Amino acid sequence: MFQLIPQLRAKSMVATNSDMLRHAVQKARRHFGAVATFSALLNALYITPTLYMLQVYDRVVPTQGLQTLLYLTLVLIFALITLSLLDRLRLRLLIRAGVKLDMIVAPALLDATLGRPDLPSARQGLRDFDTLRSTLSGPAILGLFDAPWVPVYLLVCFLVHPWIGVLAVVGCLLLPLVAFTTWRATRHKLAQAQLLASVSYASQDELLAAADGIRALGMRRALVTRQLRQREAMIATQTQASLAAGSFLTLGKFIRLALQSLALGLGALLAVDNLISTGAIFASSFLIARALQPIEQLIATWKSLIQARQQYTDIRTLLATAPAARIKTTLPPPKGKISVENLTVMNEARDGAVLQNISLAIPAGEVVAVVGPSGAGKSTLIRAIAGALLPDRGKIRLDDADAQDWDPEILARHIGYLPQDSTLLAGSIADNIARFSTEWGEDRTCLDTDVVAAASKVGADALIRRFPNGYDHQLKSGGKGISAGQAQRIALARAVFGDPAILLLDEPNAHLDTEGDAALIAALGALKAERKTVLVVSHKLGILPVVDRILVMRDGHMEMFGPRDEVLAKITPPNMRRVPAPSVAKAAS
Ligand SMILES: Nc1ncnc2c1ncn2[C@@H]1O[C@H](COP(=O)(O)OP(=O)(O)OP(=O)(O)O)[C@@H](O)[C@H]1O
Repeated sequence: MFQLIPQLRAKSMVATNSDMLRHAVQKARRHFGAVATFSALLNALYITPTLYMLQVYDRVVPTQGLQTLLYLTLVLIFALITLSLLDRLRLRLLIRAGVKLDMIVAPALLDATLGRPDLPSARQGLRDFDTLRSTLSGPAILGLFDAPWVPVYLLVCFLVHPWIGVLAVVGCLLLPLVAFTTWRATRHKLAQAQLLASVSYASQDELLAAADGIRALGMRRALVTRQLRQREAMIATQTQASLAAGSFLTLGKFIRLALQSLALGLGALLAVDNLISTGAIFASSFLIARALQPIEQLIATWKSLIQARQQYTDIRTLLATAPAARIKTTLPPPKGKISVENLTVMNEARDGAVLQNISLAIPAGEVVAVVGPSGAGKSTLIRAIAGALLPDRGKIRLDDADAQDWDPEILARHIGYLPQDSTLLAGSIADNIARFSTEWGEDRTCLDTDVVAAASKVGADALIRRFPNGYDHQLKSGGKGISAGQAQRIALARAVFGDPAILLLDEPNAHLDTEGDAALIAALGALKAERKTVLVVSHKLGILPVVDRILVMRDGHMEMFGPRDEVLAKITPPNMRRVPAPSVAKAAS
């Protein structure tokens, strides 16, 4: 059976709270500290070519000292090699810091993302984190480490000559000013374009997923037209933003080129007046370029840095939504008694209840049919008991213990849940039935035995063997590549995998043929004989012979709950009692 429960427990204890990200950044602090030190050394070394140039023009050329040139060149080459090595080391350290961040944050973040898929930030969670990680561990952050050296270079410019210093300061002020004006002029348009783009891409994804149906329904041209209209608005906004940004971009380029040339011109002017040496003319241009370099880098990457700040906040908020891990005492496997106490689930708008004050008790080993018209709340009740959604009020108890007092991963192993839409995933049929337990390093041979046993129990073994490669048949993304009925039978095998005490089956026969229906009824009979507790939502009457009780739902309320024959007598009109009703749902409505 399940050997993996202790592992599940250990792994599920990963702390998932808002401090996780800060903690991870602190853990990577040693790396960032080393990067800062290397940046200091690098910036000191960047001045070597300037010093070399000064020496060449002011010492070597006038004296024709070839030996001095040789020594100077050797020193320069040594300095440049050291510089390259340090630069490489600095990048490697940043990459390592990124890996460290990932190792600490990714498990908690994935956990939080799957825990709260309803939050918009959850959809973006890992993507945001990856962008944040590459910003923190890539060239974008280097501008920040080099920035403190701008004043040092400005000081050196002033030392060469005050006017060279003034020119450098003018450059350092003008370039950020242009960048700021560009941001002011384009930010609204860019944000609007980004929003329109995400809407357009989301609707494109939706169309792609439903492409077959769209073609068959003759909606292709209409939807292409709708898609083009959305794109038109997005492109128009992007164009306006790009045109505005373009003019500032040209201005920025002009300023940079002008500064470099003016530095040479100013240097020459000063050299003519013998205020600086010939070498200092070229050195000034180099120094100004070097002083401006971190500023230019920050301008090029500041958007990613600001975005990274926002992503940092969003990720912390998302992590905070996941309850801090609490070590929960592992209770013995439940025997199957289910008690629902005043269960209330609100609708999305939170102005009404999908389930209202449901209270019922199901003794262990009973099979309960959940019936009622569409939208009555049957699936919602099953989902709440399965732990797929958290109730707004009320409790669900399993063998008297509050379901919340269980570690959800461990509890899930004692519950076999078959959702309405099967929910199979990309992977082999065996992987799906085994709930991907191999990912936990579970012994494959033991699992295979359990997988085949589960499929045999629900009568799906022969069906699975007929697939190419049998149990190893690979399903595509979303479990696609097999029929809805086949998917439902595999999902039923997954529900009984591991021999859970409780089975929650949401319309397990919705897509079944006669053979599948018979297999399901036989499986329910076997589960009943094994004293499993089974809740089965169904619109079909075929399951009634194995049912002990019937729960009738209507408009989120529990309309009736009792022994099968008593409830059937109440919900079946007198003139139909001897004739099989077309469906339980209709009889109930
Ligand atoms: N994903 C969802 N988002 C928003 N509302 C939902 C969602 N799923 C269900 N609902 C609402 O919750 C209520 C109960 O739905 P539920 O699926 O539980 O009904 P049901 O009795 O299982 O219906 P059916 O027999 O058609 O499956 C309905 O009013 C429905 O509109």
